[in-house]
Amino acid sequence: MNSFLKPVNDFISSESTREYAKKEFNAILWVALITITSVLLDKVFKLFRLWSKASKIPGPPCNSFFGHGNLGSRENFIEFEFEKFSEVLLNQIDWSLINLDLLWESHDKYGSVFKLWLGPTQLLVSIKDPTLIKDMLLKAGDKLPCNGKAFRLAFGRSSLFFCSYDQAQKGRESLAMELDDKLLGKANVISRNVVNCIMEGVDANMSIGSVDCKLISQHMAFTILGTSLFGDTFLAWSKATCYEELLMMIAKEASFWASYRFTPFWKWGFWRYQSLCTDLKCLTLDIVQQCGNHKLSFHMDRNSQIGTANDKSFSQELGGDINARGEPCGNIMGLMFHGCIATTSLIGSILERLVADAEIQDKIYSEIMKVKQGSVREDQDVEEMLLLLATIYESARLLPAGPLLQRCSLKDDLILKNGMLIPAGALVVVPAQLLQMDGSSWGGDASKFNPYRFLSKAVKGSDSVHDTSSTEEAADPIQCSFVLNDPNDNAAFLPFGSGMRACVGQKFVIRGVATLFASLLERYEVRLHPRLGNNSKSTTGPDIVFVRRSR
Ligand code: HEM
Repeated sequence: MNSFLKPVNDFISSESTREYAKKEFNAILWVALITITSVLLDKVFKLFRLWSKASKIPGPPCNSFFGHGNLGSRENFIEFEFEKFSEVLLNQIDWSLINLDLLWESHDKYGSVFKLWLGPTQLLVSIKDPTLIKDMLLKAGDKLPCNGKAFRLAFGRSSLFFCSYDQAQKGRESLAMELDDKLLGKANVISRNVVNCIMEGVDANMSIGSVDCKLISQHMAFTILGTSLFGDTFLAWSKATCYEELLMMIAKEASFWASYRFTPFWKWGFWRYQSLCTDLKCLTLDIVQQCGNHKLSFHMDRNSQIGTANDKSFSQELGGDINARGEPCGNIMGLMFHGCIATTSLIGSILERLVADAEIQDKIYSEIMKVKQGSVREDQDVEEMLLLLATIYESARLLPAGPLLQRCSLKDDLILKNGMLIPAGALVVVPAQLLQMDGSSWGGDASKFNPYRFLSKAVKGSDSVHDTSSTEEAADPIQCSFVLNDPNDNAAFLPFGSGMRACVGQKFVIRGVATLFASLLERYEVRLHPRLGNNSKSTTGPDIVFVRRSR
């Protein structure tokens, strides 16, 4: 054995072998050193490029290496959308508006585009000019994934909302196709069954007395969304109430847990929150399976190969194939969350404005009755209810949800219409909420509720159409008929975003909510609870009553 190992030992201990090993080791060290140096140089080069490109954008001078801490932390800015959506339910102190105001004030000082350094490598660019905003939203298709921490913690990875355009494209197209089918297929995007189910809920609530505006809006939104994604199976699903409660509990806590810089694994509360999220996932899988089986039994033969993508239940498709990279059902939970919270907010906003403006409510009722008279169908012909649609647009314009739109171009620099260059990777934000109340885009009554701003008057016997933003002028419906303006014609109308990542649900939600309100107002008058009057200081929105109309 020893005689066999001897030549090997001699070889290892020989001078030339040691020399060779030393050289090899040195070579490896050199390669490592060169690689690290080139990576570092590349980073430094990119940093200088970012600094030099950003230097042409106006903005406050940055004295600190860590950026403009005094104008709000990075988290404050990037969690806006989520924070604000949750706030709508929580009704917390509106601290984010303080930052928004600062942002707005900075625009007054530095012009329609200005920059802020959130850190040495993190650049924020804010745009206020509506034309430049439209242009930017058409060109910048990405969203920074790091901004969706709250979404990710709650629902896992998803290929919608906080990701690059390439990742979101397939999911967006599939969702848009499905919603377009619903829009084209029927006069009403939400079925009679859904409306009846919601009305039964309202009836049941009225037998108790007044209802909380936020709670009733939430339930309406949840039912519309659930039935749109899972079909009418959702109405018979025994766990629907539990699902709604879980979703809202998660909405309340999500931004809190996401606000930790390091995920707080050491906190018991975090694990309790995670178990809520797991329960939500299990319930989502349950309803996806139920609606899948339902669809399969009615529309396709489970054993046949014919039923491919087109025949698949929409929720199965979104939750499964498209989301193969992510968490099962991540997209569906994200959609339920976003859709429910935003739609709750819109419905709540419409209800609050209707109780505050009895005259508009009466006019909408007359309009509904006028349209109904000529129609033998049980469905609501909402396309003809122009004042109702204008009221929805106007409520969306004044909606406090989603005050900040955010975009990014991850690969290429953005060149705006005015020639200004925004470097790739910069977080571009639009203070949409303030823009929607800005007098220069909406006139002197920008902060007031005036649905007529979305209607033009077509004078009988002539082809001319003219603006009716003055309520008094518009109050005479006998002399003229109205034409509904496309709200997106005004570049400052951004409740659903715009451009490459605009809300996929916009048309659907407007038609759905219009159908719901047409049925609701046909049967009920919505009033503020008499005991509370106009001085209601309820923390969850005013208490309202639905008073049945006598026919
Ligand atoms: C009143 C209700 C709603 C409001 C106010 C609203 C608003 C928004 C906003 C502001 C955005 C970001 C747009 C942008 O960055 O340009 C968005 C994105 C989105 N919305 Fe909505 N939304 C509503 C309801 C819905 C509904 C009902 C659905 C679907 C059923 C939906 C699906 C989506 C999707 C999929 C995205 C993200 C698209 C992407 O990541 O590319 N939304 N929504």
